[in-house]
Amino acid sequence: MLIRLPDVLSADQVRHARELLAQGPWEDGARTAGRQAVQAKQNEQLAFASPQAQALRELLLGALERHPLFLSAALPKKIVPPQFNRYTGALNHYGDHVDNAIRSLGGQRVRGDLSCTVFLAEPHEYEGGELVVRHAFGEERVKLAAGQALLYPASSVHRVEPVTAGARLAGFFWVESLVRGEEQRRILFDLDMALMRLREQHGESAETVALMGTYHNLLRLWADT
Ligand SMILES: O=C(O)CCC(=O)C(=O)O
Ligand SMILES: [Fe+2]
Repeated sequence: MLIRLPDVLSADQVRHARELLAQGPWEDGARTAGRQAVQAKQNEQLAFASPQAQALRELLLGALERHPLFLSAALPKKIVPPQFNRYTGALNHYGDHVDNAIRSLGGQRVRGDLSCTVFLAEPHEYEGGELVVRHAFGEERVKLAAGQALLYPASSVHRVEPVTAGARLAGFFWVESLVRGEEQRRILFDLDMALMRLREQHGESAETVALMGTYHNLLRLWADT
């Protein structure tokens, strides 16, 4: 399931993020790639320990915690600290790869169930740079407005097309979900969205309460806390 998340960051937050990104410091993204991905990865990343990256992480994590669609779709248990990348000049693409299944987070292991890219440059600022995600029915080519994000299964083969002019800036991170299985997550997400619309249209009723109970019972059945 590929989900577009609108309004992850406001226009003001994007402006602030861009100021931080303009300061750098940038380093070769290949430094943090796995064995297969290193051959495909041709981009730059903001130095992980820099104050700029730390401020950006706080900004993004704070926004995600308050984003109902993200919470409903990802059901996050752990979030790998977001990183920030840039594609421009000679380091301008990331070929087909899959993300690592397991990452380390302060001595703990995090299973990557979902991958997320938060676009931080406007589409008109660069040529190319589509995030292309393969799924059962083909490929999805995605280029979103600054402040919007794409959430997709970490198991999918994906790539970033060459940026032939301008610079593409993004934040990216992985999520370990409370619900490991993609099918179960999908059922919960669909139920949650349908319930929300029912409530908007008809208000609360005995039926919406009962369905909410079913939602929580399924979550109880499938969540791994
Ligand atoms: O830049 C992106 O949108 C995705 C980056 C990516 O796939 C990765 O770092 O594994
Ligand atoms: Fe990736």
